[in-house]
Amino acid sequence: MATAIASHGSVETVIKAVQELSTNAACPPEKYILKDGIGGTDFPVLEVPVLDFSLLTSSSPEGEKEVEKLRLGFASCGYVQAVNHGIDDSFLDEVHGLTKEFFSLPMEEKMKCARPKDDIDGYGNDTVYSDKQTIDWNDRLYLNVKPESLRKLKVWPEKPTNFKKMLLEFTAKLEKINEILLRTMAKSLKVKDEECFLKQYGENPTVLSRFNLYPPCPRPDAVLAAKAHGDASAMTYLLQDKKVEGLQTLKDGQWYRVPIIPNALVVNVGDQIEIMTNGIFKSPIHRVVTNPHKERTTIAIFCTPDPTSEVQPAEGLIDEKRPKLFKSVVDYTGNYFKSFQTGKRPIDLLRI
Ligand SMILES: O=C(O)CCC(=O)C(=O)O
Ligand SMILES: [Fe+2]
Repeated sequence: MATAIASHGSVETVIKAVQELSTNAACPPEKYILKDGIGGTDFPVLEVPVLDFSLLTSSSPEGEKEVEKLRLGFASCGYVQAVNHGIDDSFLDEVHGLTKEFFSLPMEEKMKCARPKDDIDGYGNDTVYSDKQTIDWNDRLYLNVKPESLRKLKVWPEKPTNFKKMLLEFTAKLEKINEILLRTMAKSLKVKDEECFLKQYGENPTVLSRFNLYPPCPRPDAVLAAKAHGDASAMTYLLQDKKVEGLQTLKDGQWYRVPIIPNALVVNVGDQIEIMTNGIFKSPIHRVVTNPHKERTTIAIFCTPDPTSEVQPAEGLIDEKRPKLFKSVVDYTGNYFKSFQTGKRPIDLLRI
């Protein structure tokens, strides 16, 4: 029987691929079920600003309007949806297609990419840190792409044939978008040094990709596809499934659905931008709900500073009215998973 292995510290568990559970189980095993359920059924749709990316670098009034939209989105809910971002629809269709093809391969083939024990890269599911942990209804393929020294090529898929090429092309395109956004974010906050966030990315920023499969789940009322979390990244780029919704975000104590705009990039601030902006841009708490009938696939790309780089609130965003809110930190991502599993938000540990 194909399985994905998860092990950490004293806990070692063998988890079956959710894809297999989904086809075989009428009821999910206990460890997937949240005792208090997911807190409702009818969640409102969040009004996420739709950003015309092509106008961001223009000094025209239309351009300025978009810059302001970006500021409002990131400061209010932590999200924008970018359209006209310059990545062709046909290429995004290929990204979706190859992702679906990978997850449709026979289990034996996918297991060639299985995540080794105590590693993040590879095909698998939730890492189990404790017996009490509720597990996510999700199979995923994690691949570090940048810097090259962090690539674990052993778990990069040989099939489908174009997968690796697509991954390199997709992440290179997103890196360019990320650079423009980081400059625009500084501009939107009227910081003198528009490179201030980019500089904190350091010499060797990291790019991590995560291909998600969320199979149908018979208990959408009590099983989450991804538990509530804030991203450890600086910035996250998500290509949502074009047909099946699932992403929800918390705003003022209420869960909202993040709507689908086919081929838009859902962009959210991660914890490290919340730190760099001294709390002005919010790293949203979000989660993914399950669907009883339909499978969902998404692709998330996390852009993060060099792990040796010091991340801290930018000088231009600290003053008497707004004192420094966070301590500086090195390798936030490296320490993130440990504190996340204790139930505390890692970013809260850095608050002054
Ligand atoms: O798949 C989604 O909709 C969101 C995924 C996500 O939040 C993540 O991978 O961090
Ligand atoms: Fe996330």
